[in-house]
Amino acid sequence: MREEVESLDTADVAASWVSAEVVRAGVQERIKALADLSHAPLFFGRLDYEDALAEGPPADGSRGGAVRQHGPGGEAHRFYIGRRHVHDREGDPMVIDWRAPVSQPFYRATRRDPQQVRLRRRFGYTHGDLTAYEDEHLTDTTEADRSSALLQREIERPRVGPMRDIVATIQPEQDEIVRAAVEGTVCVQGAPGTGKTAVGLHRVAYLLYAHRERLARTGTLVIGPNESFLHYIEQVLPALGELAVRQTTADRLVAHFPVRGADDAPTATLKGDARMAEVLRRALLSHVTTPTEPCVVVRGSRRWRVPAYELAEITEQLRERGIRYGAAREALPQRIAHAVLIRMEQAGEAPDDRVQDAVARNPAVKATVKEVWPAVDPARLVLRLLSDADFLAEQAAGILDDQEQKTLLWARPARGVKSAKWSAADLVLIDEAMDLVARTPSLGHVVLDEAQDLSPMQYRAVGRRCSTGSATVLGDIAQGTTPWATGSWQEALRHLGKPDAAVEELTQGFRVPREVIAYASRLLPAIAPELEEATSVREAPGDFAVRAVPAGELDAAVVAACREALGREGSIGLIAADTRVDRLATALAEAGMPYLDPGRETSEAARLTLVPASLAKGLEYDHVVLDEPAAVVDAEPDDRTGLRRLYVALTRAVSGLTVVHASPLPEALSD
Ligand SMILES: Nc1ncnc2c1ncn2[C@@H]1O[C@H](COP(=O)(O)OP(=O)(O)OP(=O)(O)O)[C@@H](O)[C@H]1O
Repeated sequence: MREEVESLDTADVAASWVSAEVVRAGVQERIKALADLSHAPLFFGRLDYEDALAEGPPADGSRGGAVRQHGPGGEAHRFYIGRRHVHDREGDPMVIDWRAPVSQPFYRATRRDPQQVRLRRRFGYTHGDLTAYEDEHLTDTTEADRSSALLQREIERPRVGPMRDIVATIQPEQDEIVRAAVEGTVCVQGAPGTGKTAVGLHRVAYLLYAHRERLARTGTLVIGPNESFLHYIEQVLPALGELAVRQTTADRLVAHFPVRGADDAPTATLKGDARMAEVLRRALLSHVTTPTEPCVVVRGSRRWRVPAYELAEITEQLRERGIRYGAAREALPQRIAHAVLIRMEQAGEAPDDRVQDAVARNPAVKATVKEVWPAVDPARLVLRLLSDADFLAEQAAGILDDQEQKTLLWARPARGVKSAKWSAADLVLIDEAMDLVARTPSLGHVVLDEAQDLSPMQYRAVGRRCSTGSATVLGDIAQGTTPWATGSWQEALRHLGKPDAAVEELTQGFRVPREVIAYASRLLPAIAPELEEATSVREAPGDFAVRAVPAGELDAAVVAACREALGREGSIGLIAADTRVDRLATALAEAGMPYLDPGRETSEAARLTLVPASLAKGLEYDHVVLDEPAAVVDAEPDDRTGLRRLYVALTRAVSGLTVVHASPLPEALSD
């Protein structure tokens, strides 16, 4: 198919140079999307529908339908399922895209509800060669249910390199989220390793397939916790043929200025509080004044006077309409001009639209607008709130108490927006102020991963980027490691502007071995008492060891544990408190053990990554060596956050975990 696209002659298809370029760019994109994936086989499944299906499976109105009449080998009811749609030279489909409606039963059909599927076949590959298959005769009542050995093999395989797609083994409860309707926002709570990230990425791929035109116009975005994480997941969507999905972090989303300052936890928490939105709104509207002077427009020999009371009425109407500050500011001169035009008509003139535009641009009208509804720079507004105690007191009265106002004020007021030492939380405030002035354009769909860590103001920032679209919100309350981490999804969704979103839960763990998840879950009563322990679908027991060593021997013991782990297959993550990373880096270097930073891709040749605990979220390694849990806990501003950070670190392991400690373990983990 790629060759077919490559051979397309685009020379004469377009009328103009511009449209020819557009067609050419489209063809290039398609060639890239069809690029061969050395490790990804063309198909991974087959469905044989019951004969009755010659009439076609349930009406779906999309591409799946065409295939039924022209199946390979002339069989109308057999479908091979793969990552891409593939057709033969005659244009007859050979492999159906996993996202087509006709592929859905591959993921959802059961013996109880076979969905007209007679046979489901899964194919297994080893290094690209077809080496196994597995059949389920869904309508055969005598056949016993068996768990899939191929699924098991996929889950248990050693991990190296970036995250991979899971199209061949998406589970029914995951598939329901992946294929949920585009109009609705879905929120997924799930314990570590339940596939939230995987589901979110496959959902965008699905939505792009099902609503390609709409989403190509409006755009899609994936938001992750940090750059290492984005690097880890960046190949999943291209592998599924989707190249146009932008990926970013919540911080980068609002990076209107460089971050050069930092807030302590209470200040950042307060700046992230949703009440700040009201303070900002008030502060902005405080610039609107009630006119006291008339507006006098001179045109030729005539003077037209709009009295102050009428200007006040116009201003009040605009205020009440609740439109953006900037939009109202643009509407005001037209409204004043309209008032002038009415007077002209009353005087027997017949002004047209051009006259209204000219009046709106009249210096007297401009001067009135400047006075009554002045232009406001959003960053300057935030700067003033954080620097000017009187202004803040006025705008925050009844919203923030005196102590909170003191917390917000900079010790040393900044001189200008360029030189100000903006913190990450300040930029979110600026983003809010920008939206109050001019509406932020909405995308079609946003996937927000590790959402539990966002502040209410950050949820608002994400929410305005999907205000007319929808979102997939993924997270785990137990992994919230910011002091402002959300306590409830309902609350988070309210701040996001999607209060009616459904909250789904994923409970089957695909990553962490049973013994390790049980150990980590001992922290749950302290960090998220309302959550249940996750299950593990991994059958392999995993290696798990906790080693206590004398203080002077900690570094050496950690290095030894890494060396041991390197004796096995797969990637190794040495996770340590950020404060311990430099020391361990030196110890590894002295031991002659090369290591990578998180975000750099592991490979067979470089399998060890030294991971600061603050960057471990969302990542996974075959074997994790966890250095000094007490230091991980102590690095955080409070105990709960510390224990949550530890929970994240403990749950990165796919097949083995070695905890090495010299200081006592947190109570819940000591026997
Ligand atoms: N249906 C599946 N089949 C095979 N592997 C799966 C499936 N679902 C998830 N996985 C694998 O399980 C691992 C964990 O998935 P993922 O990172 O999406 O979980 P998560 O819930 O986002 O975890 P965390 O909360 O720790 O970030 C990944 O390696 C993923 O590929």
